[in-house]
Amino acid sequence: MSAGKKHARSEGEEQGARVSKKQKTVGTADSSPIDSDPSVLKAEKKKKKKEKKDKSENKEEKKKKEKKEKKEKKKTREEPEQSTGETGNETGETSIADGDTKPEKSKKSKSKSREQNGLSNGTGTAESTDLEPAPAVNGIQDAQPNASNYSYKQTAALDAVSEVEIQDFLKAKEIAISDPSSSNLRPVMQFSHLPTSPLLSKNPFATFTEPTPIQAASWPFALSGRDVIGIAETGSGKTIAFALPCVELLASSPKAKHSKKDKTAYARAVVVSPTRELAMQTHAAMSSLASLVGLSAVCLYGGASKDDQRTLLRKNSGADIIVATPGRLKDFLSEGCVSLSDVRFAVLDEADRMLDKGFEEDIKLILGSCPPRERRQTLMFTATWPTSVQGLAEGFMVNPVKVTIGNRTRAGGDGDSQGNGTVELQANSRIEQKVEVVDPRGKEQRLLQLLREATKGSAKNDRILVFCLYKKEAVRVEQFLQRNGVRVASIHGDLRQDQRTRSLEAFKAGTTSVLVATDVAARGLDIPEVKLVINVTFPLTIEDYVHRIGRTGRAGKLGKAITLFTEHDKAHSGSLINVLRAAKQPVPDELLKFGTTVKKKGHDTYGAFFKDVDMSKKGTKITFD
Ligand SMILES: Nc1ncnc2c1ncn2[C@@H]1O[C@H](COP(=O)(O)OP(=O)(O)OP(=O)(O)O)[C@@H](O)[C@H]1O
Repeated sequence: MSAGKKHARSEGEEQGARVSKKQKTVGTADSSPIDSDPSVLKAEKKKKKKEKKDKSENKEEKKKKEKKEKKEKKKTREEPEQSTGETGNETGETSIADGDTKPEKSKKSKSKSREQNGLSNGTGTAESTDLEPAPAVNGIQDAQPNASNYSYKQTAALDAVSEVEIQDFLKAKEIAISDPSSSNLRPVMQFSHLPTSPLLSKNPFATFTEPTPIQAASWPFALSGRDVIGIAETGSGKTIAFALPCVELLASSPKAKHSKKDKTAYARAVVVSPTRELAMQTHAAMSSLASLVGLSAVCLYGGASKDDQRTLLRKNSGADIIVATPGRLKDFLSEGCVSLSDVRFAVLDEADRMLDKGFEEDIKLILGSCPPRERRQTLMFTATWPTSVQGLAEGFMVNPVKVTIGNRTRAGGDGDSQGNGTVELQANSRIEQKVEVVDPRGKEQRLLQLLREATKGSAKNDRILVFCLYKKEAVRVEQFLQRNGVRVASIHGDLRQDQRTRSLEAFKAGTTSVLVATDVAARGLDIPEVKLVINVTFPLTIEDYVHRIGRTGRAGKLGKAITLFTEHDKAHSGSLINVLRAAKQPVPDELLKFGTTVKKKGHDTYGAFFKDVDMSKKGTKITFD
């Protein structure tokens, strides 16, 4: 949708208000000549009295309704626990839908004023989070003054594929596409199905045989300028899924002109990552693609010299692409060293993490510093998509296409298991998952035993990732392993960035085959040949569990994960059982004893019964005989 359209809609609403005011005035003016006739006057008085009565009755009714809704909302919030797989109730949905509209008004007007003022100043205005009507397929291209020359056109090779083959492919790869614009773009099953371009003429995917399902299904939409939410298992190539459309778009659109005296770095694409290491990794992937067409990418992350990063920004006269962690990016924005006012393409990698409480405000500030969502393309990718962040996500996007890979309708963490497609939690099915219920005091000895068993014979140098929950715990476990003769490195927040980088490099290079980590290493890291993940302490959320174990079994390979589960973790037993069952993994009886109840994750605003409501679905008509 174009910015113009949005304005038209807002103006329409304002106009509506003005019209009713006008009608009131006209009514009074019309009545003056009639006033002189007493019978008419009497009738008029009676009418007015009736109107007054109706009005007060309406008011009363409205009050009653509001009271009832408040009561229902309260009721739903007071019930945080649900047994495994239970769905939210209708009351929950209604109260959420109503609640959704309320805080939006002020946000919407903020967003509007940002548009009217041109681009935001980077002071972090939150974006409007309302849903809007569908834009044209190439929505962003319509709205941009410096439109991209790239336009996605389905190739003849893809046209030639029969519809049956397409449907078989979608089914076999478990691809589900939810597109509010019903544009029916076919998946690009082969790299040769992609339209030719200067970038593709460089053959950047020569080492791969075919696109992964998330790439195949999301590329046509992302290349068409659509906002995309991509949900696919860990290690399934999501980085390239957003990197290719980003580079294609920038390579074919002109840079905006700025004064030579202006030393600000104007990025044209921004990718936000939750951890420094992931930002560096994503930067490397994007950079190698971008450099093929003469584009530059800079990585901004905390714990490293700001001056060096500033120099890099200046050297590249604006860096076409910035890959960053939120904190450092915010710093540069507030200094005025970086501007996102030219951004055409914004990506939230590990999107659910970026939208959860810890990062929500940063993301509002960062996306609020970009052009409004109608004038940029916004993509969100992740392996886990809890309902609690879905509403917020869509508020940053325009009519997003949701591409989901995997059969996610069976069971999960905070979704339901009614087969209605709303469950978004799925572990990589090529990972063998084992859960051992142990005495908390015996965890370290058991870890040592497991490591010895896993590194026998030819597996001597196999890479093993050991996850702890706390930084101090990671230090303790590392020292314990060292004392017992294990070559080990560690990565956690109490280490300096250069130590973190050194540990990761040593692990990647194979100089140390065991890496003890906290959840800073849980998401996104693509370390080749991690054979085993051991969870010494269960993470804070079931999503983190899925990401942690996802460090193995990447890019089609097999992997193994062993989790030491204790009574202290019993709050997670239900959601863990669901994840195990969904991936057809054994559920030990000792784990079942902790119960199958899944504690629903509450939404900050809507409480525990928050539920994603599919706005495109028609309501069920109930008839009474
Ligand atoms: N089409 C492809 N064929 C084979 N391998 C691929 C393909 N695309 C990407 N890969 C490789 O797959 C690996 C995993 O990719 P990537 O890191 O993007 O996964 P991801 O889905 O982002 O994982 P996570 O959810 O853990 O962040 C990388 O080594 C990448 O080079």
